[in-house]
Amino acid sequence: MSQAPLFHIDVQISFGHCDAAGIVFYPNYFRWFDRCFHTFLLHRHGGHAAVCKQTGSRGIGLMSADAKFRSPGLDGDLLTVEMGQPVWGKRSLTLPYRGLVGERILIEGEETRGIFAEVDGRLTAAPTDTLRQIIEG
Ligand SMILES: CC(C)(COP(=O)(O)OP(=O)(O)OC[C@H]1O[C@@H](n2cnc3c(N)ncnc32)[C@H](O)[C@@H]1OP(=O)(O)O)[C@@H](O)C(=O)NCCC(=O)NCCSC(=O)c1ccc(O)cc1
Repeated sequence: MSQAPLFHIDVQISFGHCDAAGIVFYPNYFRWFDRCFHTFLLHRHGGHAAVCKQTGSRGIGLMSADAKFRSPGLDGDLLTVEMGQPVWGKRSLTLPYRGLVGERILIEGEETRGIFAEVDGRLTAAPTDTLRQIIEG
């Protein structure tokens, strides 16, 4: 993430987040990316439901999720999940994420999302212009 993060959340890692080897079970990181995005919408833009109403969509849904695991997360670690500036496509947006404990990078990843709308009974990705205006102000 080259620029300053757009938003962040803190997660207290505990025993129940970890696998038999005592390190964070990887799907939890995707949950925390998602939580970071939804908390951003809640704190800055009235929440996911309000944004869906404004964009005429059923959800700001997921088209792709990816991660590189750099260092293990452990019970007791205080994880900061940072979300960077979106990279805008015509009908998609890609959000970069980073998870750190202090200076130690645990994970780097990204989500590609779309504005899911139903057209003629089929789910499609709608243009991102309205969401971009909402997020960039
Ligand atoms: C998303 C779709 C409706 C898009 O269909 P289409 O309208 O035909 O899209 P297109 O293929 O034309 O692509 C549109 C754009 O998206 C981009 N795109 C489409 N698919 C992908 C993938 N897989 N990766 C990256 N980018 C993609 C594509 O490159 C286009 O980009 P632009 O250049 O910005 O225009 C369809 O692919 C689909 O139904 N996919 C399945 C979606 C799904 O099941 N997701 C998981 C469930 S949602 C979910 O889990 C969730 C989690 C967390 C949340 O907070 C919300 C929801």
